[in-house]
Amino acid sequence: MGTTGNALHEYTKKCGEVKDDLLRAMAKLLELDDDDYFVEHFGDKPLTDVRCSYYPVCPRPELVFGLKPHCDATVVTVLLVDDRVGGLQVLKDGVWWDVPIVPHTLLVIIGDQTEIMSNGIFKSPVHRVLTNTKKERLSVAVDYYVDPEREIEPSAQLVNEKRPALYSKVKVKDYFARSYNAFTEGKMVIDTVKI
Ligand SMILES: O=C(O)CCC(=O)C(=O)O
Ligand SMILES: [Fe+2]
Repeated sequence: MGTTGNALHEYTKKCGEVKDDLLRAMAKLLELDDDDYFVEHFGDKPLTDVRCSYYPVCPRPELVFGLKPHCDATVVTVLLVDDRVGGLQVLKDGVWWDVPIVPHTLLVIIGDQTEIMSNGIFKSPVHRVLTNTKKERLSVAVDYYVDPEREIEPSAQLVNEKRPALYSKVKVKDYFARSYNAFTEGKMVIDTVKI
C-alpha cells in the first residue's frame, strides 16, 4: 500500500472505533440488554467502503444536484465534510435543512441498517448535496455495512404489541441489490422492507 493507502487504512480504523463507541451508546439509549448489539451484528465479514467525492463548480445549481436525494444503505456513514463549502442538506418534515459546517468534526449519518435493527427508532435521513457556483467541494464518506451474507431485522427487544415490527427480515446482500435500482429510480430502498 502506498502512503495514501496507509493513511486511508489508519483513518478507517480510527473511524471504526468512533462508530463502535457510538453504536454502543445507541444500544444503551435503547436499553438493549447487550450494549454490543449493533457492534456484534456486523458479523465476521462486515463491509467497509470509502467514497471520496469531488463536487466541481457548477454554473447552474438549480438544474443539477451534486448528489440526488437518497438514504445511505449503511449501518452508519462517517462523513468528513469540506469545511469551506456547505451543500449537504437533510429532509425533515418535508423541508430541506442545511447541515451546518463544523470544522474538524466528523458527521455521522444513521443508515438504513440501523433504522431496520432499531425498528424505526433511529431514522435514516433522506439527504442530498447541492452544487455551488463558486466553490468546488470535497467529502470523504466511510460506509459501514453488516456482512452481506447476514440477515438483519428489528431487534426482538424493540418489538412488542404496542410497536410491532415495522420492517421485514432481509438479507443484506439482497438489500444492496435493490439499492442501486432504487437510487437510479429516485426511490427509497427502505420502503421495500416496510411492513
Ligand atoms: O458529500 C457529502 O457531504 C455527502 C455524501 C453522501 O451523502 C454519500 O456519499 O452518501
Ligand atoms: Fe449519503
